[in-house]
Amino acid sequence: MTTTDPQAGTGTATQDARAHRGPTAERAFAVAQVAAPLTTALAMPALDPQAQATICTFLAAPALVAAANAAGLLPERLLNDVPGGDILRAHRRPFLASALATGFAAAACTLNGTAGTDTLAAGFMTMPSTSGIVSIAWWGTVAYIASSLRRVLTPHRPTAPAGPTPADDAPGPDGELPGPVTDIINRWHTYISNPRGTNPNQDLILTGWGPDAWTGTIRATPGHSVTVTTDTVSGVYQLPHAWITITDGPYGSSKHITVRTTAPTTDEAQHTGLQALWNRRVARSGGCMPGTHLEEITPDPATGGIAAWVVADENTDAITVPDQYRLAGALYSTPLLISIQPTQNPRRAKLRKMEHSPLETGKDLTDPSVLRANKNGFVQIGTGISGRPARLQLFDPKIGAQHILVAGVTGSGKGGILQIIALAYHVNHVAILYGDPKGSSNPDVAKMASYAGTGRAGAMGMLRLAHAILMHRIAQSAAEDAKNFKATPERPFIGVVLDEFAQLLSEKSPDQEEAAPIVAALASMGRSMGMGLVLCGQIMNLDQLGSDTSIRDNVFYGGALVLLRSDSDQKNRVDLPDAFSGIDPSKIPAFWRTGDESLIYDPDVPEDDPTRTFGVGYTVGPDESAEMMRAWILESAAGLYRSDQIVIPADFPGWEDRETIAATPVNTKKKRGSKGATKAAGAADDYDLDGDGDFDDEQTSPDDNAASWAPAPVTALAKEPTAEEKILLVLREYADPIGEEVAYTHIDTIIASAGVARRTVENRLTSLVKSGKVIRGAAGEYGLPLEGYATP
Ligand SMILES: Nc1ncnc2c1ncn2[C@@H]1O[C@H](COP(=O)(O)OP(=O)(O)OP(=O)(O)O)[C@@H](O)[C@H]1O
Repeated sequence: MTTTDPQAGTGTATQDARAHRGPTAERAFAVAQVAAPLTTALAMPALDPQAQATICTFLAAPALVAAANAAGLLPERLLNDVPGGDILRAHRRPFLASALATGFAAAACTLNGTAGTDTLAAGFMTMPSTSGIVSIAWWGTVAYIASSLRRVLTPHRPTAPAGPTPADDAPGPDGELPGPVTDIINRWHTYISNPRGTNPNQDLILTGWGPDAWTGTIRATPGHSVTVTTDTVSGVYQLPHAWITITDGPYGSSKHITVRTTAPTTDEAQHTGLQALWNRRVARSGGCMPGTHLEEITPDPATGGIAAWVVADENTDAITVPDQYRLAGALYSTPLLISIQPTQNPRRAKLRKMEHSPLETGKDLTDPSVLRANKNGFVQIGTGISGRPARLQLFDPKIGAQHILVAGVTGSGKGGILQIIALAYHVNHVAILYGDPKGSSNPDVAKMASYAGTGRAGAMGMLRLAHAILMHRIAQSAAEDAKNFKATPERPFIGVVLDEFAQLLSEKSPDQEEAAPIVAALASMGRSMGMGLVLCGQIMNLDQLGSDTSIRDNVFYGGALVLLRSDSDQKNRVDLPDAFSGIDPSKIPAFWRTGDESLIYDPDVPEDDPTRTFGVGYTVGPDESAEMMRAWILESAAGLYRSDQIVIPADFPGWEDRETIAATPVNTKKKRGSKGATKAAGAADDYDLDGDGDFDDEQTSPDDNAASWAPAPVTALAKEPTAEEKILLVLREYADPIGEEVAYTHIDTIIASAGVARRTVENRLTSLVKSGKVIRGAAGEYGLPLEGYATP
């Protein structure tokens, strides 16, 4: 069946007489509509009364259907589903007219016999007369039916091949189909859907037609799949392959088709080319993203290429992001020029097919103020492919410092990222503690740090100092009953930056026993104490991370991950958010090489020296989506930081003794029977980290921690005294120094000395007198009771 769909039509065809079921069936129906009134008028008088009554009864059914159809009472769904429903829809008016004329003939001839036939057939000759008017009306109706259906009744003449649609082919006011539409429909039927066509019974419902394109729905018989291919359509309509797009339809046995009939502009050619390539190579079953299609294909100024939404088809639940390498191959591109980025919406992902990657040259960091954090502690460490800032959160005003894990193979640019993070700390007045077991990897970071320990021993010393500060802050916050960490100039956020963490944390490191519990404590408790941990290393393997899942999980889940070029297993080592799916950091090549390599080596062609991809990777915070980015290009931070503005953690009373603290090992003896490596969170509890020799639930010998640094007893920071405390202070000031008699002070003096509002002083004095802490003297005078004085 081939038809136009009046509901969905976007073209210019009108509604009537537009159905083009297989021409034979429709023509037969049209002939029946014209013939029915004539045959009834001729045949009825010859029948006996019983036969006439039977025929009249049978005629009631089509009459009812015709009336309901003309009144629009038949549901669209029914018309879509019943065989010939599309013909009924298109023949609404002629079918009703035919039913009326037939019914009238049946009634006239049944009642009047041959006279009735004569009246209808020849009554117009007796004009002027009633029978003449009746006859003219009846013949007029028959003529209207024939005229409405004349296009269906006249045999089809082949039309010119499909091509650009001339403007004067728009449908006529009587609903006639324009030539190209008829041609589309007839060709489909002749070569594709008819029983001897390429795809029998796979009918076309034309939903839109215009001068440049037509659209439709291909419907197979229920339960069967549509198998019409773009190749078939291209051959039948003699149009280039790339102009035809077939995508999944609203249900199993249907597909959408869009066919361009004129050559696309260069941009459009690129877009339709991508669309066609997508459908042919990527969305096909067995392709790397089956059950998807592209929407909103648009030029992408940042890359000179195209961006589009990848959208899941009706029958696809969610988009599964494929291996970028495979996708690049399917789209005849290279991995560096293809980007696919999942979004929070499981049915949509962003696709970029680039002409050039904006990451290839990167962006220079010349002004350190771009690293200033926004009010939520986010800083831009580079730029994504789309031009979007690649961001990291250094600290959160509500929940404290944020941890960061930087992972990548050697030369991937970890050191560069670390330098940018350190500069961001500096710009945002965060104190830096820097440990570099390799020694002098990043001289500028060492210079920005308030404390830098290089070499393995130096880095270990930095961790001990960080641990001491952490312990102090924990004790301080307990004494102050503080809930959230609030940074102040005296008590700043601290960034604890440890490069090449495996040197201290791997199972093979002689320092692991001491370093791992410290890092675990910083990972689990540092956030709320304003201490962010930045760990930088080559792989996120557990054995490289202190064999303690709490380090990896707290650092990653409590903050963010910067994943640079790495081995492909990196992404499996931590449970990355869905936004990260499909990303394979091992597919970031070491060099930019986007052109084709030559098969035969030509010594005369100078080597095209590749440039490195350092700093290219993904930043993923817990709720950000992973877009390929490149860190700022910053070979050296020299000149961008101020040596006179290095922030130190001034709240730490042991700062002057930092070298001694750094040289004093921390007692990290494990709990007896503890299996630190298997504890997922709060692993610091497994160690005697506060150095008091107490494992919370176990008593150990005080000798165990003889050499450890332990926080000094903490006094709460001075707080503004309350009104009551101020009043008592004043009274104490005026009290008898030898305490022999009660010294009374007038309320005016108390108010002036305490600096508290009169009303508050009066209220507080009343309650102080009630509680016996103050005694009332003569009018308006108050004093402190003598020691041993008992209030009533
Ligand atoms: N953001 C950057 N801007 C400019 N140059 C960079 C940047 N990142 C890295 N580089 C260059 O790439 C080189 C290698 O980078 P880097 O030392 O940071 O790699 P790495 O991953 O730390 O390697 P390794 O693990 O061996 O220390 C650097 O010496 C520097 O020249």
